[in-house]
Amino acid sequence: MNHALTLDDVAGLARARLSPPVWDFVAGGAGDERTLAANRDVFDRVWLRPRVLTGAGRPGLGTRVLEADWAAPIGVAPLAYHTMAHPEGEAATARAAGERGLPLVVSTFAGTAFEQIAAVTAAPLWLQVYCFRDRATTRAVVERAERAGFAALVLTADTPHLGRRLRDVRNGFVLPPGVAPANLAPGDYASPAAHGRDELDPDLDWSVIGWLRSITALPVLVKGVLTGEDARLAVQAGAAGVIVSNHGGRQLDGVPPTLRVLPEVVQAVAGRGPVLLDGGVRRGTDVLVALALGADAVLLGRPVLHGLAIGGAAGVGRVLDILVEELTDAMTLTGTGSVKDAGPALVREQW
Ligand SMILES: Cc1cc2nc3c(=O)[nH]c(=O)nc-3n(C[C@H](O)[C@H](O)[C@H](O)COP(=O)(O)O)c2cc1C
Ligand SMILES: CCCCCCC(=O)C(=O)O
Repeated sequence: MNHALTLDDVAGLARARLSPPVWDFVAGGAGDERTLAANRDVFDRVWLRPRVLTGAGRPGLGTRVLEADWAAPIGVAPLAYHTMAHPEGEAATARAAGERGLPLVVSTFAGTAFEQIAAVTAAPLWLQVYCFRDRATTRAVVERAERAGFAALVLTADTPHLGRRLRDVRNGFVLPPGVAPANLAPGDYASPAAHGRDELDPDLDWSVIGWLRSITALPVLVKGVLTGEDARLAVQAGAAGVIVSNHGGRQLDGVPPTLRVLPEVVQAVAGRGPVLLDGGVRRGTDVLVALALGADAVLLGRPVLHGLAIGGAAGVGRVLDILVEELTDAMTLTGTGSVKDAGPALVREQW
């Protein structure tokens, strides 16, 4: 595993470990996967403008998000069913993230009980919320996470139902035996697409933020924001922050790559809460570019499941270490002393 030097190396090793339908479920996107590809391509169109002789020395990667310390501006994105990639599931991920002082956003569809996850990490845990037609189910999940010590909620707003993921349709994808949501009542979860269609609430509007705030004391962030207009509405509705995300290209194919829309969201939020970004982050330089364009931090998706597949907690640790080392390298070599020092002058679109 230690010969994996990049997150792409880890992905290559993971592919050999996962069954083809599970690999496709993790790797795939919606439709023609244009948005999925664009999330990556956009990072390759940006160049860094390094400053020399700045005296910045070894950079400080630490940052604060919602009054909590993060060892680096990197967290784990919500990903359903870590148990698909490794039997220890989210507990292994939480251990690896916690040992590195990095936060984890736990999916409503986690394969591991919230209490078990909370028992193995002191780093911040946030709950990703899918709002069901049956609000009592959503409320029970939120209350359980709050009791377990979670620090924030992340409402996923881009999923009135699951996107058309053609790989899964072609594979007739169903969850592997033994994989099920550990924090929801027993039920038929075998087909994520069918469950999403039948159970997720397609009629949500901005009042859901107020409703969530009425049932919990936790701050609520909105994930899946891709326009300045919606960022403004999120803050007006009481959101504590937003996550610029197209769900890793898994919802509507043809929406823009997240890095492209980050500046308009940052401008709209105007410092009224943290702005995080996910989608296609695979290099330390990607993290630095996102910070330069105004993100407070990034979330990492698929590579975490790749790490789990190749070595459980040690594999996730390897993934996080690679990204942190690469970010350290990028900050050192651009003369960026701290996360707050990364600004727009650091980047330029393709010359
Ligand atoms: C297998 C898989 C499961 C996911 N499950 C969830 C989920 O339960 N809730 C959610 O809000 N987003 C989910 N996402 C989307 C991620 O949170 C994130 O937006 C995306 O993976 C980031 O892109 P990246 O994978 O390119 O880093 C999932 C993504 C993948 C690949
Ligand atoms: C009804 C939802 C099942 C799990 C969906 C996980 C997810 O968000 C994804 O992108 O896949």
